Amino acid sequence: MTQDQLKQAVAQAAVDLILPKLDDKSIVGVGTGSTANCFIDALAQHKGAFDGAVASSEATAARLKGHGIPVYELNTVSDLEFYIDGADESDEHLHLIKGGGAALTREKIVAAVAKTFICIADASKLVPVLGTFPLPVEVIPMARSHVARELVKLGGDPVYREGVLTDNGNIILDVFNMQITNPVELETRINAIVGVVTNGLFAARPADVLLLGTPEGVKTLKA
Ligand SMILES: O=C[C@H](O)[C@H](O)[C@H](O)COP(=O)(O)O
Repeated sequence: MTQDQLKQAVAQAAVDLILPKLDDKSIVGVGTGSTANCFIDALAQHKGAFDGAVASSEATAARLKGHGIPVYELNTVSDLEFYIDGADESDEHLHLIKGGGAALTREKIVAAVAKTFICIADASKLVPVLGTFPLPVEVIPMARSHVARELVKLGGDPVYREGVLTDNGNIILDVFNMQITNPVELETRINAIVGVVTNGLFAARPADVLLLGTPEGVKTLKA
């Protein structure tokens, strides 16, 4: 199976998992990226079964609207049962690295509101220790050099992601060469640097369920 087929399989598995629990008042939280796009396309086949969605990025909002799915502002939604999103890496505790597509902050906000975060990923994303994928950090533009120096003190090699602005108008520093043995502590320490909006570690609030696409079928891991 190709990586794309594995992504489609986990996206369909996520739809199958949540569909029986949706009704015409349900709002679904939707992530960003190629795997989340597969989920949007699969979810769109069941438009009548739920009310609408909250999007974690402008790109996701556009794709949802393209399918005719109503998109709500998060501030108008009080009850979000599910958030479905991909990841760049996951460990066995469902601690994640996210933000390869620069959507980490809005993703973390929507994930924080949702009762259940279902992560969908192909098998290549499951790793023993997080950190081979460079850790994205969203930074207020004027703090770029300061934050980079502080990240070096934490042992990383930050690289400015040229030409990328987040949906919030900020920049991304990708931190290379971090062996992330304590993701909860590192997430907190990086977020404490002045000028950091948030970093791509989802460890304080990990995923609740990981649907992992493997050539042998979709495996379900729970935190
Ligand atoms: O900012 C982007 C997100 O965190 C994505 O969920 C992550 O990069 C995974 O994307 P993909 O499903 O394309 O590998």
